[in-house]
Amino acid sequence: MNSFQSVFRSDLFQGQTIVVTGGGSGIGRCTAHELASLGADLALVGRKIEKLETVKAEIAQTCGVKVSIHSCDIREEEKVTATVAEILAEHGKIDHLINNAGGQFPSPLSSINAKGWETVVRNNLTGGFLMAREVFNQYMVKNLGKTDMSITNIIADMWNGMPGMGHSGAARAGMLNFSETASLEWAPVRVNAVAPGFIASSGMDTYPEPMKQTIMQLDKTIPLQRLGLEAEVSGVLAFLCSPAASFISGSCIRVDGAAPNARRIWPVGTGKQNPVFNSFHLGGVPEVIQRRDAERAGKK
Ligand SMILES: CCCCCCC/C=C/C(=O)SCCNC(=O)CCNC(=O)[C@H](O)C(C)(C)COP(=O)(O)OP(=O)(O)OC[C@H]1O[C@@H](n2cnc3c(N)ncnc32)[C@H](O)[C@@H]1OP(=O)(O)O
Ligand SMILES: NC(=O)C1=CN([C@@H]2O[C@H](COP(=O)(O)OP(=O)(O)OC[C@H]3O[C@@H](n4cnc5c(N)ncnc54)[C@H](OP(=O)(O)O)[C@@H]3O)[C@@H](O)[C@H]2O)C=CC1
Repeated sequence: MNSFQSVFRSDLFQGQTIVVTGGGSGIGRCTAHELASLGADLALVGRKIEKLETVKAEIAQTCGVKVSIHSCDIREEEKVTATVAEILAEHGKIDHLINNAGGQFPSPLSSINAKGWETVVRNNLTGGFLMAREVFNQYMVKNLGKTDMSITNIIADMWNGMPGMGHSGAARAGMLNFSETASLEWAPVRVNAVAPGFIASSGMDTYPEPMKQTIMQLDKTIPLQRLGLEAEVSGVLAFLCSPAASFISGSCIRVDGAAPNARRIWPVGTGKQNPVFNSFHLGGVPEVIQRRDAERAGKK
C-alpha cells in the first residue's frame, strides 16, 4: 500500500491525534493509512512492535504526520494506564480513540476451558474498556465541551449467535452495551460501536485453512454477494471521528453487506436469478405452493 485514497477531505483531521489499537495489521493498519492521509497524527497500539514499526514506515513514505507506536497488551491494566500516559506525553492530546484490537480462537463452546474463555473475553471486552477508561480519565474528561471527541469500539457481526465464536460473541455483546452506557456517562464524548461482518482482512489469515475456505464461499449467502474490504470499515471509522457524525453517539453501525438480514429462509437477491421470488410476484398460485400441494396430494 503506497498511498491511501480516501473519499474524505485531505485536511479533515489536521491537528488532531487519533489512537488506533491493533494498528499493526488488517483493519487497524488500513484505518491508520486512511486517517494519516487525512492529516491525523496517530498513536498506534499493539502487542508486536515490529508490526507497528512497519506501518509507521509505510505512512512515513506517504505523508508527514506524526506517528508514535506503543507495545501494549490491552488486557494488562497497568500497561494500558502507562501507555495512555505515554501517548499523552508524546502528543499532548487524544481527540479520538479507535478500539480495534481484538481476536479469538475458533472453538465449540463445549471445548472452551475457563482460561480460554477468560482470554477471549479480556481481549474483546476488558481490554477495550480499559483503553477507553484510561483515555477518558486521563484526557477527555478534562477537556469536555472544548472539542468534538469520540471513542469507537469495533465489535463483530455475531448477532443471534455464531457457532465456534461463543466466547467472542459474548464479549462483543458486552462491548456493545458498554458503548451504550459510556455514551450516557461520558457525553458529550461520542461513543459508538462498529460491527464488521466478514471482511477479507489479513486477520482472516490467522484462521485454519478449511475455515478460510468456508469463509471465502460465504459471499453467496451475503446479500451484497461478496466479503467486505478493510477500506469499507476504515471509511466508517473515519466518518465516526469526523464532524459529519457529530450527532451520532450510542449507536452501532453494521458493515456487513446485510448478511444478518438473510436468514437463509430462501435465496437472497431479486429478479430472474431467484426462483422463489419469481414464483410469487406474477399473480395466480405461486409455483412453490402448487408444488407443495402436488406433493401433499401425492402422499395421500
Ligand atoms: C466461524 C467463522 C469465523 C469468522 C469470524 C468472523 C468474525 C471475526 C473475525 C475476526 O475477528 S478477524 C481477526 C482475526 N484475528 C484473530 O482472531 C487473532 C487470532 N488469535 C489470537 O491472536 C489469539 O488466539 C488470542 C485470542 C489473542 C489469544 O492469544 P494469547 O497468546 O493471549 O493466548 P494463548 O496463550 O494462545 O491461549 C490462552 C488460553 O486460551 C485457550 N486457547 C488458545 N487457543 C486455543 C485454541 N485454538 N483452542 C482451544 N483453546 C485455546 C487455552 O485455554 C489457552 O491456554 P493454554 O491451554 O495455552 O494454557
Ligand atoms: N476481519 C473480519 O472479518 C472481522 C474482524 N473483526 C474485528 O476487527 C478487529 C480487527 O480485525 P482484523 O484487522 O481483521 O484482524 P487482525 O488480526 O489483523 O487485527 C487485530 C489486531 O489487534 C491486535 N491485538 C490483538 N490482541 C491484542 C491485545 N491483547 N493487545 C493489543 N493488541 C492486540 C493485533 O496485533 P498484535 O498481534 O501485534 O497484538 C492485530 O494487529 C478485531 O477486533 C476483529 O476481531 C470483527 C468482525 C469481522
